[in-house]
Amino acid sequence: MSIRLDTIGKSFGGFTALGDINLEIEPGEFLALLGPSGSGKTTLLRIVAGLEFPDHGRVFYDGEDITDLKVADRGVGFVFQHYALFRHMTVADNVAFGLTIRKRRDRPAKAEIRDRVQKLLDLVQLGQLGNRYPAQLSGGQRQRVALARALAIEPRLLLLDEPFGALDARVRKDLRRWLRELHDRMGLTSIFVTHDQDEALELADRVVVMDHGVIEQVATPQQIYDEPASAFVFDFVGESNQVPVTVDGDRVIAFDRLLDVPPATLAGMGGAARLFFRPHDAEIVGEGANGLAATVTLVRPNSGSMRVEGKLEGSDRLVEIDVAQGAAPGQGERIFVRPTRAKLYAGTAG
Ligand SMILES: Nc1ncnc2c1ncn2[C@@H]1O[C@H](COP(=O)(O)OP(=O)(O)OP(=O)(O)O)[C@@H](O)[C@H]1O
Repeated sequence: MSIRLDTIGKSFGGFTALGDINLEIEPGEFLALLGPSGSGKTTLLRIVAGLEFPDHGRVFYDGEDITDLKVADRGVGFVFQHYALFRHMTVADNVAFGLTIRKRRDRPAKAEIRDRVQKLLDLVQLGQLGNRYPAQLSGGQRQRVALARALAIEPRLLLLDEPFGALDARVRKDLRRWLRELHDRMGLTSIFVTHDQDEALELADRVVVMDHGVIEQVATPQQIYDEPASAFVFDFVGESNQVPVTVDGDRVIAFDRLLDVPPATLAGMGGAARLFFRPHDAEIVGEGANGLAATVTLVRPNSGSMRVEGKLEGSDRLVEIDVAQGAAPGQGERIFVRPTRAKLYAGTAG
């Protein structure tokens, strides 16, 4: 199923939760909505589901305008953190629910429902717990039941709001991988909300980065990481250093020192700007070269290399870079850091 959102807006009281959102989702895509708390991710997902209605704009499923269609008529599976299980029903009955309420004509036979429920429970590793009630499960187990329940109706569109939020890191990773496989195998189109960037970058075909109710960037995980469209995205996704600079022609000045940056970084920039670079996109250069001067405050191992933290001269800012093991400077040493790959964004920090 393909989805198209056309200038979707939503306010609560005087507060704009979503600006004009335009977004197209391809059939079979696994899309992540990523952003800080309050950025509008859940509101957008609820509008796609039909649990919330936009003030303006339209929602299309496979080219058909379904904006005014109620959630029950949309045939989507969803797992929302606060969408509770039915407390008076067993786990198996919860999973079967979407099938048992179907009209007789469309309803599978009892034995088939039982079979399908058992398969789904096995899939979410709760095969033995079908007879329990939700109150007798852990939060993580409940979340998996919710996932099984969403999948029981064999939806073409699966919507997930922080589906693994309640799980511990290990289970969360396993379930993630499993969900991705399931998505591919079942030919689903899936949208999930997360504020966990690792989850978004690992799982999704494309990531939508949101802030303050607007989309900052829509791109593949690789593009989001390597080509952040804005300072916000650079800062929010992955580790980064941020240095206020002044650009004067082809010269970049940081804290009264000239700084060499890769020439492509400059691209028409002038005046006050913010320079961003990742810790692994920098090198230590000699004093004669144009680097950022810093005093090393900490050196520690960091997955195969050494992480060097330094305080920038003329500022309280820290800079973090990764260097090869054996090449790390000592604590208290004065070093000069030059980015090998960087991005400049106009203006000063807000
Ligand atoms: N029913 C509502 N009434 C009033 N304000 C709301 C309502 N629902 C959402 N909001 C506000 O809209 C903004 C966006 O909320 P939303 O839940 O979409 O954000 P989010 O990105 O999903 O955040 P989180 O990661 O914390 O869940 C927030 O400021 C929130 O307080």
